[in-house]
Amino acid sequence: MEFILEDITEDEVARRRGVYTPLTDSVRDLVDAVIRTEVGEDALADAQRRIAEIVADLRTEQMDGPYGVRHTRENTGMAWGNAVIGVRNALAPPLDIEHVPDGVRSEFTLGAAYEGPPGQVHGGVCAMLLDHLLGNAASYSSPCYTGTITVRYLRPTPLGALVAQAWVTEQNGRKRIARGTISDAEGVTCEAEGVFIVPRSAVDGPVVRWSEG
Ligand SMILES: CC(C)(COP(=O)(O)OP(=O)(O)OC[C@H]1O[C@@H](n2cnc3c(N)ncnc32)[C@H](O)[C@@H]1OP(=O)(O)O)[C@@H](O)C(=O)NCCC(=O)NCCSC(=O)Cc1ccccc1
Repeated sequence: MEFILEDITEDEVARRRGVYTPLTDSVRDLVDAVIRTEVGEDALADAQRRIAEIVADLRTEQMDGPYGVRHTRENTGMAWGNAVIGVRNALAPPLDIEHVPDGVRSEFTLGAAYEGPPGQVHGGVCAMLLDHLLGNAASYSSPCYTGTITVRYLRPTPLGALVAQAWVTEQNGRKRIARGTISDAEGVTCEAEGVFIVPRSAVDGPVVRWSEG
């Protein structure tokens, strides 16, 4: 697990977050608009041309690989490419994760981009979000990897407003057991249990606040 130290102040983190968040939000909005648009083919071709121009502009200066997992000297996490919480990742819902007394919790909304069965959340998306939440709960003192996760789908998860929570039930050396749920207004739709392991290489890793992406 290689974390990158981004040697910047907390004010600079906030400033960059303020710059990237609206851009990512617009791209996320674009994804939803493309799924749901009913404009004519000429308008679609024109939109494609304009989007390709924007992509070409952004590609004029790119980092070599992925964003990586960065942190500041104050141990603020900057997992900004992360698939679940990434500030710069329009594929991320994104989840804003709150630390609560017994674990972590997040309220979020999933729209058309996360559909599997009609009007319902894709099962793999539920598994991904639970994996992240459980992993976040388990990484309270050192960063963990998922070893094994089991998801039980109790009933379909509707697209829309949802809440997820996760907590640790056991700890033994480098191994933690975490559980969690996703719920809609009617109650729990799916639940997960996983084994999370602090890899030997990360035992001395940074204790970072990753919740804000
Ligand atoms: C690190 C590890 C999982 C384990 O390696 P090592 O450290 O060498 O393990 P070692 O052999 O020393 O055993 C120690 C103890 O652990 C047990 N145990 C071992 N393996 C498993 C198992 N699979 N399942 C269950 N248990 C297992 C083993 O029996 C032993 O138990 P014992 O002490 O006898 O009771 C390695 O296989 C790996 O890198 N896998 C890929 C992980 C990966 O890519 N995950 C996805 C990315 S993370 C993500 O996306 C989510 C996220 C988001 C946010 C935050 C956090 C997470």
